[in-house]
Amino acid sequence: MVVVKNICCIGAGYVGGPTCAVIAYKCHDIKVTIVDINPERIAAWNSSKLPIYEPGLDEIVFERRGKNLFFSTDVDATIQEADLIFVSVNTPTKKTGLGAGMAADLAYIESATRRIAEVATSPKIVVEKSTVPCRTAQSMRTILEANSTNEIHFDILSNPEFLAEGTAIKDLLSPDRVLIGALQTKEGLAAQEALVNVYTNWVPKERVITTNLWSSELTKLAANALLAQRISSINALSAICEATGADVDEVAYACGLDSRLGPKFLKASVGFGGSCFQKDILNLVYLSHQLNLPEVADYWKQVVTMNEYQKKRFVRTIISTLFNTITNKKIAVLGFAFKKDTGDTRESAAITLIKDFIDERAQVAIYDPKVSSEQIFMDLCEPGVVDTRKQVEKQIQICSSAYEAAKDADAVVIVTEWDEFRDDQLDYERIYKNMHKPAFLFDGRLLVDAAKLRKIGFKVNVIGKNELAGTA
Ligand SMILES: NC(=O)c1ccc[n+]([C@@H]2O[C@H](COP(=O)([O-])OP(=O)(O)OC[C@H]3O[C@@H](n4cnc5c(N)ncnc54)[C@H](O)[C@@H]3O)[C@@H](O)[C@H]2O)c1
Ligand SMILES: O=c1ccn([C@@H]2O[C@H](COP(=O)(O)OP(=O)(O)O[C@H]3O[C@H](CO)[C@@H](O)[C@H](O)[C@H]3O)[C@@H](O)[C@H]2O)c(=O)[nH]1
Repeated sequence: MVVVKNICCIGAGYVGGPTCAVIAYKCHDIKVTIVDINPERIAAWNSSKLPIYEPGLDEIVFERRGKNLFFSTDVDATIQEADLIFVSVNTPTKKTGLGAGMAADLAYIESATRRIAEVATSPKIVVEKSTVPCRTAQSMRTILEANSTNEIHFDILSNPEFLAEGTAIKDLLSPDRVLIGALQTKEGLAAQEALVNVYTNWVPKERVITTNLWSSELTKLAANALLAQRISSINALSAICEATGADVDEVAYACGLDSRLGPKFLKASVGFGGSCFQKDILNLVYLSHQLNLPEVADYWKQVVTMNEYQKKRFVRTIISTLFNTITNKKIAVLGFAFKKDTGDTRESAAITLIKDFIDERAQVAIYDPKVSSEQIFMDLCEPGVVDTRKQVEKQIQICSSAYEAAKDADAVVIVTEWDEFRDDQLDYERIYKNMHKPAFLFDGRLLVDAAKLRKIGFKVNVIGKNELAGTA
């Protein structure tokens, strides 16, 4: 039986960092080293201000760091020492070349795999942690076998990660399931068992699922596509609600009580964001095209199309409500992260919305409790032949509170569902008093009690609810 004693994780990002920190926290007899080619990121992991914000992460890292949890830029030495290696590098959508805008860019996976092949001096279990297209393990195997000079045996496992940002530690400590795919050979099954034994240090055995490699790879894309599909479905219904007087929260609640549907992931919104949903669906669309399944590709593509529509629809509502122009008007945007409890802004709906506000020549005041000014400028500017930074700076003000953002604003737009924007936490009377009148509030997260805010004087518009909802 193979017993894992030394783990290397290549990629110290949103997945590699928390995932392997939790392994170190739960398995004190395993040495876990997380490596990255980005020295600033590693320095931050070794400092008192970790590079990512995730509730509960600091406590876990600070407890195990320097004991059995290490962060390093010495990729080669860490690979050599390890008996199991997680490959947890980024797999963004390709920007250029074949499959641009759809396919996953596997360059980082390939370079990490080549590095393992070049420097390994003993057998390794190599684990795909990154989200990858179906059959990537085959390419990794080919690279490992062709480039290994020492005739070393490599086993490849697929162990996709299902954590959601903002709840990563909770998800990792108590996962719905852990999925481990392996080649159905004697060696493959032994490697699979070794990784099962790592997880069962804290995850109940019945929640550790073992499958073949290809099922495991596809399950990750499938799970994200199904989750995103639910959001696009409820968002499509939110448009019907606004047009009819139905209330999307009531519809979602009543549908969710059907035990076949369940209540989760039916919250209408300004559109899903995050680094995964869009990328992974496009990946599935590309895979379907490659497999000559155009109808399947079109089916999944519609989930992304609906998401884009939802964001544009929200912008159109804002402009038309503000008397068809927002030029020189001040719009206060509450929230910039793609969801609450994270500082991550990748594919955040806020970026699309604010870029549209800038194009309409509005003045935009932004407040987010966890996103830095520099990150906001990086997301909104497009460096290139014509650097847009100067223009963006003229139209954007980054604020240190919701009150500052809303001062003298014509409209407040809630984009991220941070708890501090709830109507029992934020003093909306104070906000109202300091705004231009009429004072508009657009709720892209169904976060506030519209009736309560209307009583204060706000003109409120909530996604999936029109003002006359429920009336004859
Ligand atoms: N973010 C999430 O919530 C989440 C959840 C589940 C799965 N995933 C998947 O996990 C993977 C990683 O996502 P992430 O959000 O952690 O990405 P990330 O960009 O935060 O982190 C990836 C890290 O890998 C490093 N890296 C790239 N190539 C390297 C190499 N050759 N050697 C060493 N380091 C290298 C980068 O410098 C970066 O720090 C992706 O495939 C993603 O789809 C992400
Ligand atoms: O009912 C809902 C639920 C979510 N969202 C939005 O959907 C996006 C994604 O949210 P969530 O799935 O909670 O966060 P992620 O961190 O993107 O996690 C998803 O993507 C990860 C990366 O693949 C997977 O590991 C997770 O299982 C999967 O939930 C965010 O913008 C949310 O605001 C809604 O609009 N309505």
